[in-house]
Amino acid sequence: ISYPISSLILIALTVFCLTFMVIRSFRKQIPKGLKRLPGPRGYPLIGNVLELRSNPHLTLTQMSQTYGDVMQIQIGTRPVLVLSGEDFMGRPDLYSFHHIGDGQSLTFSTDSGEVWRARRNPNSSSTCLLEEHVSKEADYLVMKFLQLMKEEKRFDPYRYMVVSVANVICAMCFGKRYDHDDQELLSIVNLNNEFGEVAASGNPADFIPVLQYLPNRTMKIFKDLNKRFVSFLQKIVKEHSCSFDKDNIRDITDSLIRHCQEKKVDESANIQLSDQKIVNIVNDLFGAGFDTVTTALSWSLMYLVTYPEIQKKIQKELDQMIGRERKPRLSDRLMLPYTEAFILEMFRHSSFLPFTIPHWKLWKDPSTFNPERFLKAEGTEVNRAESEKVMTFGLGKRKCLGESIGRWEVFLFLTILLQQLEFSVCDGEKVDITPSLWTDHEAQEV
Ligand code: HEM
Repeated sequence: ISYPISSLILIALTVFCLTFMVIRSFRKQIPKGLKRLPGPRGYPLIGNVLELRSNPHLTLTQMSQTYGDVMQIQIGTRPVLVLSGEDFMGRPDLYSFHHIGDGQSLTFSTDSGEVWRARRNPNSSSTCLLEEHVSKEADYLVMKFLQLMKEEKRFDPYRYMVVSVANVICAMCFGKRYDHDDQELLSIVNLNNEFGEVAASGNPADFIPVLQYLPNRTMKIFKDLNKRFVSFLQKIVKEHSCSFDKDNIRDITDSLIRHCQEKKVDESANIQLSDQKIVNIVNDLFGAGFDTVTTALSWSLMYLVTYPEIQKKIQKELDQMIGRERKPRLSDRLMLPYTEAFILEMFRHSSFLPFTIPHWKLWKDPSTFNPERFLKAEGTEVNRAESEKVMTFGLGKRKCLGESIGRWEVFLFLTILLQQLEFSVCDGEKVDITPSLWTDHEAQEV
C-alpha cells in the first residue's frame, strides 16, 4: 500500500505533537516569578540518568563544579536538588523507603517528629558496654584468623568480621551473641548487599513513578528481604517483652520497652513509643550498625596490606604507647595519633558513602593515601580542624546517630587486631582498591 506524501507528513507531525505533549505533561512547571535552578539539561522521561549511570558520585562532584553547590538534576521524571554545601536536612519521600522496616523506618523516612527526636538520645549506659563487647569479638577474630592461617594459609577476613561486628550491635540491642555459623544471623547479614543497591537511591521506580506498577525483580527481592529482616527483629522484641523485668534492664530493647511503659503511664506525655516503633528503632540501629563498620574495617585492611610501611608505623605506635601486656582501650585514643590519623585517612580516601563527602576539592593531593595529612607538624597530635573536614557520617540534623559508636568500634577492632597480628596479601597477588559503587563484596584473601 502506498500513502500520499502529505498523509505521511501529517502522521509524522501528529506523532511528534503527541510525544511532545506527553513529555511536557511529565515536566513540572516552574511557578511564575521563580527561576529554574542551575543544572544540566536532561533527556525527556529519563532525565540525567545516562550521565549518572557509572560513578554517579564523581559525576555529581564534577557537575557541582560547573553549576555550583545548589543545583538541579533530573532523575527519570523527578527533579532532584543536589546540595554540596554545608547543611543537609530531611530525607526525600522515596517509593522504596516505604518498604523498609514495615514502611516505618525512622532512618528511611521524612519523619523528624517526636519519636525520631527521642530516638536520637540513646541510652548512654548501653554504650558503656561497647568496649567489652568489641574486645570479646576482636579476641575471637584474632583466634579465628590464627587458626585459619595454620590450617589454610589464607582467608577472606570479611565474612568473619561481618559476624563479629553484627554481634556487637546484637549484644547492645538484644544482649545476644550469635555463633559464627548461625544460619539465621548469616542469612540476615548477607541481605545487606541487595539492600544497599535499592536503598542508596538506586531504584528507578523512585524516580519514574509509573515503574511502581510494573513487575520489578529488584523491588520484589527488596520487599522480601525487608520482611525477613523485620520478622527476625519482631521475634526478638517479642521475646524481650515476655521476659521483661523493669529492675533488670539488659540492653537497648529493654530500655525502649521501659521507656514505652513509662510513657504509657504518663498520660500527658506526647511521645508515645508503640511496640512496633521499638521494632523500627532496633531495625534502624541494627541495620545501620553492622554493614558500615564492617565496610570501614575491610577498607582498613585493604590499605594496611597495600601500604605495609603504614601498618608497621601503627604497630610501632601501639608497641611504644601500650605494649603487649594489656589490650588497647578507648581511653588510649589520644595517645595513638598516628592510628587515629590512619582511620581518618581511610574514611576520607575510601569515600565509602560517597554522597555525604563531596568535598574532595578541600584536600591537597586528594588521591594520595597519606595519614600524616591529619597530624600536626610535630606528629604527636591529630589536627582537629583538618579531621572535621572528613564528613563520612553526614551533616546536619539527619547526620549519623551512631557516629561515636562507629568510630569507637573501628578504633578498637583495628588496634586489638594490629596489636597481635600482621596482615599481608597472599604472595604474588595484587589488591585492587578501585572503589565501585554497587558491586557486591568481592572476596580478597589475606
Ligand atoms: C563507620 C561507621 C558508620 C558510618 C560511616 C555511618 C554513616 C552514616 C551516614 C552517612 C548516615 C546518613 C547521614 C545523613 O543522611 O546525613 C548515617 C545515618 C544513620 N546511622 Fe550511621 N554510620 C556508621 C555507623 C553507625 C552505627 C554503628 C549506628 C548505630 C548504632 C548507626 C546508626 C545510624 C542511624 C540510625 C542513622 C539515621 C539517622 C537519621 O536518619 O536520623 N550508624 N550513618
